[in-house]
Amino acid sequence: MISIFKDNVELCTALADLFISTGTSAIAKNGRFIVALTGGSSPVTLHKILAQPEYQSQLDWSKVFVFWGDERWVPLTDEKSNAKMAFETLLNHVPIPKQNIFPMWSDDKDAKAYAADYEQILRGFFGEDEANFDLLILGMGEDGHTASLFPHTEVLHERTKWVDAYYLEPQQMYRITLTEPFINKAQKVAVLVFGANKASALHEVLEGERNFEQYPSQLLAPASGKLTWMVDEGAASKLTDEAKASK
Ligand SMILES: O=C1O[C@H](COP(=O)(O)O)[C@@H](O)[C@H](O)[C@H]1O
Repeated sequence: MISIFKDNVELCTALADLFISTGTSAIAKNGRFIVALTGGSSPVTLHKILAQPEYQSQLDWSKVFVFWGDERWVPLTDEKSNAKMAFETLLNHVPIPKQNIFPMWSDDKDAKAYAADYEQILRGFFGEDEANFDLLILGMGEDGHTASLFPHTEVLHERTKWVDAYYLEPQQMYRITLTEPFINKAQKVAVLVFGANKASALHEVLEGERNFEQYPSQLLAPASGKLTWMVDEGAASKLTDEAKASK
């Protein structure tokens, strides 16, 4: 399903509403809301909306558990850290217990070793064959990557691990990421895409020929969950009317 919004604020307001409604239902049903955040610059507005008193007061944050879809392997104090951004824009402003937050970072392990640890943490939360996150928020880069599933990387073919880490040569850094099989077990996946700079990639991902090596976001296809592309008019500008109408 594709939902198109006038601009980033309208889009992030709708996603904040989805966050609150999904969280409220999950807490009523299971006693907890398990969510994965995305990184990059796209979620900043979403986080700031959720941190506003009228939004944050709608959720029992003691029952919210926060994970990430991916991370740049840098300390939590580094400006490039997805978790640092989330703490500064959201998590430091809401009454969530620190033990409910699971950044993808360890001060004393390397990325590969911590990927295995992170997978064990997730296995503690989710049964082997059951659906996972109540809500998994993802972004998409201009090159069509999502999470840290970058074009032409080995991790695109990972079938067994839930979490993996690898050295991303062009960025000269390790990346840690949820893998495609695990991502596609989420109950709800919302992909947040805004800006005309992403219009070509979005068109290729949604309407181009199948080529996930080039456009890894084509791998997004939850087995039984719901996938919603939440995009602004700029990002949607190269989509056909048919694609725009897809529900
Ligand atoms: O490096 C990353 O980039 C993507 C897209 O980021 P954006 O700045 O274009 O929003 C993001 O989804 C991912 O989490 C992040 O690690």
